Amino acid sequence: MAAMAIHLPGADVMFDPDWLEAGPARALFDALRDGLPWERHRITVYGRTLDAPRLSCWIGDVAYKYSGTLFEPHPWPAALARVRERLEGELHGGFNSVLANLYRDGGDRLGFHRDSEPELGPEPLIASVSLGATRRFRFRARAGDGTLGLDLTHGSLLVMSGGTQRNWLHAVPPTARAVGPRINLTFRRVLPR
Ligand SMILES: O=C(O)CCC(=O)C(=O)O
Ligand SMILES: [Fe+2]
Repeated sequence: MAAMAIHLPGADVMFDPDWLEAGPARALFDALRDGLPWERHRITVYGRTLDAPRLSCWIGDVAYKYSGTLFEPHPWPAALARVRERLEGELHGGFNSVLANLYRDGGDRLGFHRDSEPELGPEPLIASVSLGATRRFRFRARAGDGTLGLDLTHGSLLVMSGGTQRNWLHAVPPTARAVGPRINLTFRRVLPR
């Protein structure tokens, strides 16, 4: 299947289910699962500081403030530097950071949010690569009652740009289905403060 536009008003979203072939995607999943220094980030949601219900690792050239916590970046592993180069060539944008998330099972999740930190600029280009178990990604309009679900499969690429973060929230809800681990990589460009 080829890349397709996902039609959401006020958003710019592209999905390519076959961005990475299954074998290389599996090798990348294994290398990251075993090689990244996974951490349980502390996040602040509605004024309460909690352990995030997933593991994460912030990699990049610059520090980044996310959900009230400042993250010092880890260096780029070779495998991720190669993915970054390919994305930059195909999407004509620069990425200096990637947030890796590990959803260990169906209980691990990410609540509705926007990637709208000022350091990302007004219309950020965010490239999201998914590896491992398929999880359902949900969009919800900030105004009105629009929603959309999208299954993010092994090796897929989701690209959000334009007004997507301004007009839509997104989440990875928990699932009661028995699912294996999933890794998601969101490549971003963090501007200097
Ligand atoms: O896991 C995903 O697909 C989404 C990750 C995400 O939205 C984020 O890291 O901000
Ligand atoms: Fe996000």
